[in-house]
Amino acid sequence: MAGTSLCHSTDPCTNGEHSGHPAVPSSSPSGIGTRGGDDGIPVVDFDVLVNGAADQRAQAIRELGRACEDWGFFMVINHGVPEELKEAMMETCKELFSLPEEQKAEYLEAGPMDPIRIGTGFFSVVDGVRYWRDYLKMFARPELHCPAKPAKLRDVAAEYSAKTRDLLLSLAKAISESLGLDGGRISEAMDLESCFQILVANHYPPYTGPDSAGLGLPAHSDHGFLTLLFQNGVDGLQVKHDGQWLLAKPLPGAFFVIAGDQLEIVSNGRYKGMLHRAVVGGERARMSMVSMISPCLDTVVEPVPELVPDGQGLEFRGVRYRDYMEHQQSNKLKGKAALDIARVQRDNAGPEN
Ligand SMILES: O=C(O)CCC(=O)C(=O)O
Ligand SMILES: [Fe+2]
Repeated sequence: MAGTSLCHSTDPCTNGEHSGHPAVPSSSPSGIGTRGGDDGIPVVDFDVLVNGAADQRAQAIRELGRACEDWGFFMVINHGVPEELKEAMMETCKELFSLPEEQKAEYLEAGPMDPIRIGTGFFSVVDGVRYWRDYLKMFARPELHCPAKPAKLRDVAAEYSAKTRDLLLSLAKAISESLGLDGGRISEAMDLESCFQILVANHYPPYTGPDSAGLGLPAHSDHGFLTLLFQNGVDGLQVKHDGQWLLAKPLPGAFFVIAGDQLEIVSNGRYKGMLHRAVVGGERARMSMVSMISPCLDTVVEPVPELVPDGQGLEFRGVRYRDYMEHQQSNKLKGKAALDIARVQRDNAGPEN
């Protein structure tokens, strides 16, 4: 694993300038769909997953499975979501954050289950650690909820959510296959075709104070199934891998994909919801854009029986997704503590992770 582009530390690391990754070929010359980037973060070539010859696809699926098992995190390239659309989404959300307070007021008091929520408390202290973040959360499915301003947000968000949903649903099929199941099995188990989807825009104001290790978002795993994320060119996403926090640097144009808690539950713990956090971007404002798919709110998510042979070793009980989400969102983000409500407790084993 190369060290230059990663911050290996148990403490939050600051974001300096970096040379970035080499350009990514538009298709994988080796025909291999998934490979390690410079820093070891797995890279999935979506084009190979969808259009590759049978043997290339089979290899890509195997490597996708390893990425999910070893990391719970990977980058996806050749994903087909237009760069202009990503930029339009980022720019429009940036406009929203700079609107006068009174134009956002109605969303500021919203709770976790309200379809539009804006948080402005970017300076807060939790357990002695400062967090800096503005965010906009919008439910995008079953129907799109969107602030009235900026006026173009609705159209841009509608297109962005549709394109990223298609991508995530295709990844869900490949993940299902990587678990040795039919492509549609995970989707069927969680009713993903009529999934619940959330878009989140995060804005971390510049911070150059004495404590340069300021955190933007505390360590957590996502409550949904699968999260797609890109950022505005300012690094800050850190992932916990092999017990260390690594600063994730994207390949140009790539999305990050993060395994969520519902994937951990449905796979009976084989693929874990990945622990991640965000640090602020130093002199530059940092933004990240999240599109997350989840089961329908009323779906009770439980491990698929095929992954629990003879009912032995069941790790999780069924929990209605709405209850899970409400529970996770109503409590202070605290690592993966929320998963404990679904975990089958055993006398001789404490919770892992
Ligand atoms: O800003 C980031 O990179 C992380 C955001 C995130 O983890 C989230 O919104 O759940
Ligand atoms: Fe997250």
